[in-house]
Amino acid sequence: MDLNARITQHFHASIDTKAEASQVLPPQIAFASQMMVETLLNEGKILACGNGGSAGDSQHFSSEMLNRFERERPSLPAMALTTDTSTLTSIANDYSFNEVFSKQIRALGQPGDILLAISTSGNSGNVIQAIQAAHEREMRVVALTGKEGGDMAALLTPDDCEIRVPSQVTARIQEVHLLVIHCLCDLIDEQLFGGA
Ligand SMILES: O=C(CO)[C@@H](O)[C@H](O)[C@H](O)[C@H](O)COP(=O)(O)O
Ligand SMILES: [Zn+2]
Repeated sequence: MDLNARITQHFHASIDTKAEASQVLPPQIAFASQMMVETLLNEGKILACGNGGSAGDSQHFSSEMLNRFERERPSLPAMALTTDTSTLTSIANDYSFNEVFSKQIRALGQPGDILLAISTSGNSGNVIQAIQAAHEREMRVVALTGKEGGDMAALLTPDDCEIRVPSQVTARIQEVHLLVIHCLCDLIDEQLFGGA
């Protein structure tokens, strides 16, 4: 096996997926950033969730909001629902893993807040229940998905925003999700603080 060739293949596949995504995703990413800016200007917050690599993406996003992205600016309110192991294990143990995010949203979500729901398949049960809980709390949803959007896509309303990466490969979708998150951080900073 030629390891270098295999690595080059991964790089090229990632570049191709990003190039394809750059043709179709900018309007949705811009819209999602405007939704988030509106929420932040109205004293709302952004809750984020996902599984595995997407749990990491949720935390990546919330840390860039709470701390900073590329410029000096005030902290912005966001929270990953993937980090409190006592809460996650007790909900999973006493109820079900499908409820680990939704129960937190029912406690923390306020009307006008945003849920950033991340799933490459769109079919993770706990992210689906998170969207249902967010709607009950009158929150809007920004969904980062891939493949065919899964059951998540069908749950979204016209007030929500789906950013669906045009790929069937989980790793490639995740790589674009991270780029989308960085675009969102940059666009939020630009719209709120301008001039960089
Ligand atoms: O990072 C990876 C694969 O690249 C995995 O940890 C992956 O995130 C997990 O299998 C997730 O459970 C997949 O969930 P989803 O993206 O389908 O919602
Ligand atoms: Zn991964």
